Amino acid sequence: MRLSCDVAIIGGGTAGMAAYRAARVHTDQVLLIEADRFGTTCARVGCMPSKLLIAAADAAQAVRDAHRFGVNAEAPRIDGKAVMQRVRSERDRFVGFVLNTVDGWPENTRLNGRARFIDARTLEVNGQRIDAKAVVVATGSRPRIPPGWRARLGDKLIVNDDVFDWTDLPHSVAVVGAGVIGLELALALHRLGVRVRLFARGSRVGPVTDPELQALARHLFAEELPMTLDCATLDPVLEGDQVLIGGERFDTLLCAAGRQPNLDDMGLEALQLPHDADGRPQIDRHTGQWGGGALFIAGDATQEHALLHEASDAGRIAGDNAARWPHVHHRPRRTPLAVAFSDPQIAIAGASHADLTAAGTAFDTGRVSFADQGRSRVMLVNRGALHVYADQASGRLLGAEMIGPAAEHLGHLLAWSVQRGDTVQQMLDCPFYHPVIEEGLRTALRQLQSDLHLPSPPIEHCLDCDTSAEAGA
Ligand SMILES: Cc1cc2nc3c(=O)[nH]c(=O)nc-3n(C[C@H](O)[C@H](O)[C@H](O)COP(=O)(O)OP(=O)(O)OC[C@H]3O[C@@H](n4cnc5c(N)ncnc54)[C@H](O)[C@@H]3O)c2cc1C
Ligand SMILES: NC(=O)c1ccc[n+]([C@@H]2O[C@H](COP(=O)([O-])OP(=O)(O)OC[C@H]3O[C@@H](n4cnc5c(N)ncnc54)[C@H](O)[C@@H]3O)[C@@H](O)[C@H]2O)c1
Repeated sequence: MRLSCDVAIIGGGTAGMAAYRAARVHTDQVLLIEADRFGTTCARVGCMPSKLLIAAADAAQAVRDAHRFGVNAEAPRIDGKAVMQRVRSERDRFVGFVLNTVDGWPENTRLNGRARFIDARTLEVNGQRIDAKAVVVATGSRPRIPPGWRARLGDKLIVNDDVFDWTDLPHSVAVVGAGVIGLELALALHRLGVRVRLFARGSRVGPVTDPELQALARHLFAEELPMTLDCATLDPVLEGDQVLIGGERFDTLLCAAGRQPNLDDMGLEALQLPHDADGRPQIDRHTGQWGGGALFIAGDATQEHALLHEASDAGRIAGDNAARWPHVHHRPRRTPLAVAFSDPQIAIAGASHADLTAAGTAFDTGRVSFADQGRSRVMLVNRGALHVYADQASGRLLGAEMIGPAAEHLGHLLAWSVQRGDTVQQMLDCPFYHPVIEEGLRTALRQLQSDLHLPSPPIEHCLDCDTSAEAGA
């Protein structure tokens, strides 16, 4: 039997579900195909369970830090079973909401099975042919495991997915990879009393690209977390039931060495779609189109901005255009924003230092250290720094990078300003309360405004009390 539909969506994660919703506005003939379980990477093994683990770690750290305020508490006793019980039950609750949504969609619009392309508009799922007028690829990504490691380490090698099914905390974990996943999980496990060492091939820790902030990130995290950076070769081996790496033995090795797109083994090669020099799909971000035909792609599979809100936006755009095909609309994309939930947190808003440098942009940098920032000191979160970047000619804010307190919130303010096209002066004209961490941002903006050497704005006189206004000055 052959099925036919207007839009087939491959992958029922965040991007696929957003594509489904957008396509259903135009047609009922939509088919959402999921190879595994519905419930999304974000809710099952990504954003949500990792933040649950981090929340437990933050609670333990708050107890440890209490004495610095003169509040004496016993060292925290961490009940690994209870920690993991909460992580799993709250995770299941979040997954439940996603499943409720999917279950509410007509049964004949969803299909379980792995999809492969026969040609650009024909798929095969469970031996069944599906003809689609347009297809959205939203297949996500999976952890990248260095060649040979799985064979060598067997089930002693784990990935993020495995962590959130633990029923107890292990004694020791070697974490490989100092990207966002490695950093967030290593720090959380360390604070929960697990013996952790973070191993990285290079010297970079976390996503900041500004060399000064990268050096600071290395320094700040190394103060707390055992790390071995710049490992030319990492050669973990199994020794009994332990993993031996860097001369140290661990219960298990958590591989966080990046992610690879789920685009292999799908029959895509035969379609001869365009790729960039790095082998990534060459797509139009404003339409979701991959190649000139009726094929669209969204989410982690695109290998750009592997983040929840980007997957959701890109899925909506791709689903909408797939249903409108051949009438494709260009949609605006939001200003980039990325946050790492480490402690201190990390945020990158708008253009990163690396983006600006690569583009040859003439920009100035405003800086603030949080070491002596008033409210940050009050709360004993005075670690880190913020850099804001502005266009030298116009004074417009282009981007920012930071490692420091409340980065998840400051990152939003900064991304919103970049998206609105605010100048540094316009940002300084906004209210700043006292005493707040945002006053640190103001310090950086003031320094930036002064360095920009732009013509001064006209002086505003108070109409109620300034006699110079009466005099027409
Ligand atoms: C540990 C971790 C923490 C994270 N934390 C954050 C965070 O705090 N904030 C944030 O913004 N982002 C975070 N992310 C990233 C975020 O989770 C992803 O960007 C997002 O989930 C990607 O959504 P997606 O729809 O592209 O992929 P997914 O949700 O993975 O969906 C893809 C689906 O496609 C299915 N599929 C694959 N191949 C086929 C096929 N051939 N046929 C049919 N179906 C197929 C898969 O089974 C899967 O269900 C985190 C990720 C991880 C791993
Ligand atoms: N808070 C968040 O928003 C959040 C949290 C987690 C994940 N994410 C998303 O998931 C994406 C993937 O995260 P990630 O941490 O897996 O990838 P990543 O690309 O950020 O980091 C991968 C790290 O592994 C290292 N590495 C690569 N190959 C290696 C090897 N063979 N041996 C040792 N080290 C190796 C890299 O040098 C790098 O440090 C992120 O880029 C982000 O978009 C977001």
